[in-house]
Amino acid sequence: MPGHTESGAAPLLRRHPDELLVGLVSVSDRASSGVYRDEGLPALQGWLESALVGPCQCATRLIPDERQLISATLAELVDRVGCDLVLTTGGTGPARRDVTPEATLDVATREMPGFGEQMRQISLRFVPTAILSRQVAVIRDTGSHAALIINLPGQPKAVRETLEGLKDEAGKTLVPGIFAAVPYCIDLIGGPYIETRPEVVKAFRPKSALRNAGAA
Ligand SMILES: Nc1ncnc2c1ncn2[C@@H]1O[C@H](COP(=O)(O)OP(=O)(O)OP(=O)(O)O)[C@@H](O)[C@H]1O
Ligand SMILES: Nc1nc2c(c(=O)[nH]1)N[C@H]1C(S)=C(S)[C@@H](COP(=O)(O)O)O[C@H]1N2
Repeated sequence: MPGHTESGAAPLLRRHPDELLVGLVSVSDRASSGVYRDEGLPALQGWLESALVGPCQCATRLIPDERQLISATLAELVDRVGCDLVLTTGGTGPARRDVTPEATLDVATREMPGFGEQMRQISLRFVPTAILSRQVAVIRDTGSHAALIINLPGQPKAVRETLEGLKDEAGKTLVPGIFAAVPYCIDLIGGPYIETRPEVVKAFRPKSALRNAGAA
C-alpha cells in the first residue's frame, strides 16, 4: 500500500525489490490554479492504497493542461524519479485544451492500445460519453529503465471505474478493470513483482509467470 509520498524531483529509492514506484499526475487547469480542490490525486492514491498488497511509494504532480509541461513531467517521473508506473488523470477529452494523450505519445517508445480500448469499454458501462475520452497508454523505455504510463479520464470517479472495472452486487467481476493487466505488464518491462487485493481487482498472470510457479 502507498507509504511515502513526495512531490520533489529527487529519485525515489526502492527500499525493497518488490516496492512499486508510482508517479501520479493530475492534469487540470482549474484544480492546478485553485478554482477547485484537486480530487484527482487523492482518488489515485486512495485507490492504490485499497488495491495494492505490497509496498509502494508515490511521487505526485498537479499541473495545468500544457502539452510541453505534461510531457516534461512524465519524462521526469520516469527518467529522474525512477517510476515504474505513471497514472495521469484529466485532459483526455475533445476540448481544445485537452492534450494529455498527445503529451503522453510525445514521450512514448511504444504504444499499448489495449489499455485505451478496454478503458473505453469499461467506461461505457458507466457513461455514454466514454467514447469522448482519447486516453492512451504507452511504455517509455530509456534503455536502462522502463515504465508504463496510463491516462485516465479527469472525473475523479473515473479513476476507480477504469482501474477496478465493474462488479455485480455479489462482487463478481462483470467487466475487468485495466489494473488486472498492470502487474504482468510491469513484470515484462523489468519492474517489481506487484500483487493486488483480489476483492478490489484480481491481477492476472499466466501460470508460468506466477512467483510460486513450480513450487511443490
Ligand atoms: N482534478 C480534478 N479535481 C476535481 N474535480 C475534477 C478534476 N478534474 C476534473 N474534475 C471534475 O470533472 C468535471 C469534468 O472534467 P473536465 O473534463 O472539464 O476537466 P479537465 O479538463 O480534466 O479539467 P480542467 O477543465 O480544469 O482543465 C469537472 O467539471 C470537475 O467537476
Ligand atoms: N469511467 C468514466 N469514464 C469517463 C467518464 C466518467 O465519468 N467515467 N467521463 C467521460 C467524459 S464526460 C469525458 S469528456 C471524457 C474525457 O474526460 P477528461 O477530459 O476529463 O479526461 O472521459 C469520459 N470517460
